[in-house]
Amino acid sequence: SAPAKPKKTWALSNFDIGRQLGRGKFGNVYLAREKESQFVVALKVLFKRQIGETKVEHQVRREIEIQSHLRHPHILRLYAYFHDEARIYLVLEYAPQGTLFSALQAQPMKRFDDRQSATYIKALCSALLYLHERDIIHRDIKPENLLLGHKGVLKIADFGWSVHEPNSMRLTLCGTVDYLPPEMVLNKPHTKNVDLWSLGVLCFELLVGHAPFFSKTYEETYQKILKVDYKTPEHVSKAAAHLISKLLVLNPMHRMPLDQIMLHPWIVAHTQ
Ligand SMILES: Clc1ccc(CN2CCN(c3c(Br)cnc4[nH]c(-c5ccc(CN6CCOCC6)cc5)nc34)CC2)cc1
Repeated sequence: SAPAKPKKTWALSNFDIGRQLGRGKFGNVYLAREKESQFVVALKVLFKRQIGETKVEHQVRREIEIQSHLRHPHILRLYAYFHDEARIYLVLEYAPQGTLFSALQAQPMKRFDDRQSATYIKALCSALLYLHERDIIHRDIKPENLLLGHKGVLKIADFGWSVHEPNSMRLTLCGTVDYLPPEMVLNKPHTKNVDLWSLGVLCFELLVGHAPFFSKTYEETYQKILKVDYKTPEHVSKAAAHLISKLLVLNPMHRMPLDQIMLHPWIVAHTQ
């Protein structure tokens, strides 16, 4: 087999730093360009002091360990990482079309049609199949954490903790609670079937423009989640409503598995 590529050590001096792409609790993300290759990346800069004081440090390590080994068209690449005395730097793939959250807001009716929604759901399904095969679960698949690459190709970009993006209305402590499945609301151990629930929530939100259990207060949202209390508007196609009803299921074992979602009539009818 080919000799392993020697690990190049990177430093901040290898990059020209561009505009800020977003701000977070533990750091910021900048557009950056590697000087020699002119390759454009997203440089995530995390402050050690902020991380050191919280339990987030092991989360960052896990994030780096997992994401650096993943290779999939719908998962944002982590190319490299390095640190100096005050900061940790993650060299990430740059997604030129921003977040799915802002793309949804930019829609005239604040929602996508069947074709666009099914295309995103299918891409997410293939990424989740890849992750589940590797026993990786609970990717935070809400619109704020989904990015759009060249030609609008969806990329899971799991940051592992909440960020207060300028344009995301959901400024809650740990990111929106809209996507939490019942088993996590009740603090039960969660399996990879949490991703199936979140996929159902996302499918609803793409087609309707807001999350199925959206309410004024957390309490109300929790209650609705635990009762699977949601209504699908009339304008949503029967096929899409059927798929959503097979994912927003209380018992995690009874949610439609990913390989069946890929073959669902709504996905087949609206994607190439
Ligand atoms: Cl520590 C931390 C700090 C901030 C965040 C929130 N974002 C996570 C995603 N970040 C991006 C990453 Br990683 C990779 N590629 C990106 N590409 C962009 C991006 C690209 C383009 C835009 C501009 N919009 C594009 C769509 O049309 C309107 C203008 C906005 C954002 N953001 C990221 C930006 C920051 C997460 C963690």
